[in-house]
Amino acid sequence: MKQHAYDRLQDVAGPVSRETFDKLVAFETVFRKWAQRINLVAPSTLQDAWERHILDSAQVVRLGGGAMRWLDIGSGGGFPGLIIATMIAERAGASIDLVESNRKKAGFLQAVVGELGLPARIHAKRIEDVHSVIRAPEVLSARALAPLPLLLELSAPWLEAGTTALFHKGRDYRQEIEDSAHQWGFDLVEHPSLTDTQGVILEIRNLRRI
Ligand SMILES: C[S@@+](CC[C@H](N)C(=O)[O-])C[C@H]1O[C@@H](n2cnc3c(N)ncnc32)[C@H](O)[C@@H]1O
Repeated sequence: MKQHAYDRLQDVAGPVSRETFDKLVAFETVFRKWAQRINLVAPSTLQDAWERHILDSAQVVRLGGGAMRWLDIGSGGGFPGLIIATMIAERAGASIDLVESNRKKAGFLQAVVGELGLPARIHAKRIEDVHSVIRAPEVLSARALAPLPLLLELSAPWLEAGTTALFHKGRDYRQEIEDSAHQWGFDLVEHPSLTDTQGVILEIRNLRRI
């Protein structure tokens, strides 16, 4: 079973060391413990958390290439931010900032960072309040945070300055792109999700206000 899970992780995320895999397994254990006490994800998705949340998150790391400075906004129970943190931990000097305004969830994120020794800083604040605090990440991620027009508004201070976005999106993503078009110009690559047949990861660069 464990070998199968390791192989599947590498199918989705590319080459991953055994140590990183073991850390992701440790993350899942801590996550499950906390998820019994506080609402970290929809309870109906808990049973399949490895595929639905951990692997779903892991796939963005490959799309980010060798980026060293990451930012994840609206991190909730750590997806994809803490999974990215776990996977970039072997890159010397790499780090990620996570922004989550819910205090209970931010408390969970901070506890996991301490317990697993992850290269992540937790900001228990609103995204709107950290625009000038978190400077020039190479890649910004967000999953299940907001429809694309609002997501672009929230991330514009970084994206307009050259950060690349990697946004998990579900089946309605084409409508969301259309809804953004009157207000925003951007370069777009649609990457089919490897864990959700109807999902995509939108890679957005060169954001500009129209
Ligand atoms: C639906 S959850 C998704 C969490 C996680 N990204 C995932 O995919 O499981 C959205 C999260 O964003 C946080 N959030 C929403 N608006 C925010 C804001 N303006 N600033 C910071 N966090 C915010 C919420 O507290 C919530 O935890």
